[in-house]
Amino acid sequence: MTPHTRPRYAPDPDSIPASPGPRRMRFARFGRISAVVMLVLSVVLLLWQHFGMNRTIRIDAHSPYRVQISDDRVNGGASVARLVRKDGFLLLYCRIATSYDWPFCEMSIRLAPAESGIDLSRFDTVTLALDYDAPGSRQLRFFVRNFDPAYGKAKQEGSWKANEISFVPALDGAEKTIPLSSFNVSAWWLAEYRIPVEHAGPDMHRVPQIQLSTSGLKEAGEHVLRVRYIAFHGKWISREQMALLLVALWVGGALLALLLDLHHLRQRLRRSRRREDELRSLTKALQLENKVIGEMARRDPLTGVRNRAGIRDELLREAELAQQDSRPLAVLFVDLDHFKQINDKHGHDTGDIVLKQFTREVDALIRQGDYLVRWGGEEFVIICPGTPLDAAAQMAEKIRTKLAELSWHDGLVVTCSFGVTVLGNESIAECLRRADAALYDAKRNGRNRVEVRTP
Ligand SMILES: Nc1nc2c(ncn2[C@@H]2O[C@H](COP(=O)(O)OP(=O)(O)OP(=O)(O)O)[C@@H](O)[C@H]2O)c(=O)[nH]1
Repeated sequence: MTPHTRPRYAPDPDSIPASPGPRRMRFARFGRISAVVMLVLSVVLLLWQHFGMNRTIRIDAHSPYRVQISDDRVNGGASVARLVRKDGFLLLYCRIATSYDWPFCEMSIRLAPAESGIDLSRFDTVTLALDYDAPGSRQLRFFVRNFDPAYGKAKQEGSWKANEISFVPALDGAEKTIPLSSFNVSAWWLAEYRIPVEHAGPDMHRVPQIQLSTSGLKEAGEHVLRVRYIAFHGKWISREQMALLLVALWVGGALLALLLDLHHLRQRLRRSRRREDELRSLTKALQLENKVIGEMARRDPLTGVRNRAGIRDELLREAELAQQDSRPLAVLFVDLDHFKQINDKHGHDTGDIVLKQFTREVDALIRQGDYLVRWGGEEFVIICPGTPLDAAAQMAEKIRTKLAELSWHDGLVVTCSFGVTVLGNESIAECLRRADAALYDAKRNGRNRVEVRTP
């Protein structure tokens, strides 16, 4: 065997996978690293969401939004509103007249067409930088109007949902920040437009307009509203969305880890099945080879009939059975006459051919339960279970005659001598010795004959 060859039944080392131990450890380490990365990523995203991701919409005198004013004259009142842009301020001058029951002045800022609006749903607060001079109550109302075709009409501003907050601006015009979650839908709007309950809550998905209004119980006189700016503050991603994103990330990661683990397990199962199959076929091949080797050891390689070792067990068993059941067991010794001369005259190969022809012929003449054994050289034994001495002698005679009359290889004339006996109350070895002695008688008495000895 050269160093580059391997035993026939040894499994191919390439087909044997590396031990799953290190793989599994690598996978566990990869899992730990991924968990740490996810943890760090989660913290970074949370901090970023908290301190960054800011988004602002600022509305002031310089913004391109259209600003309009209105007053109660539309309802038959006498209040007069006037809009002035000055020093970067939006100024609403309002003279309230109490001739009408609900006097008001209003500043409306158009942010976008009704159909598109501005989505303020992801904004958290609104900062109002304004001051308000009024003779009595300084209460102001701030409206964020939302359009939705489910309850309003695009061309009818009044039908846009009135998300409202009432507040008192700081005296010095300081900024006031109000959470958008504090807004409510105005009761008068709900009543006027008969809004069903499913649309009654605050909604800022599509805001075309915001409004500042003095409406409420107002004292007559000059009211001045100075707007520096209005700013909506929000996050590009809300805290809830971030939480959802992180949960999805972790669930996805866990699922991925599970799938990978499952995949690894399947691979390991496949590998171990393959190895099991290889081992099984290896065992099978070895068993077969053992059987073949065992069989070869029990057979004569030239003729293929059993040899002495090959008949040993059967012979002992047949002898035991015969003695137990008082059944006859015949033993015939057969020897080819002057075989040495065939070898000497025609060569060893011809001798081999004759031996093979002999076994073929005899095998065809004996019964199925009989055994033909090459005892050694040109000497054979036929074991015939259940055959009494006279039947064995007849059988030997029949075989002898057939062989003598046979047309042998190369026109040779081949005869055989027989020694016949049956097993008596003795060991099988003694029986064999007697058959051998009978054969010796046949040789001595002229060959090509059958001699019988009784036990
Ligand atoms: N060709 C061949 N010859 C064998 C084989 N086994 C034994 N022999 C030969 O068989 C011959 C047996 O010779 P002997 O024992 O003198 O017996 P014989 O010539 O048959 O004479 P008798 O038995 O007295 O008739 C020897 O020459 C052996 O070499 C074999 O497998 N092949």
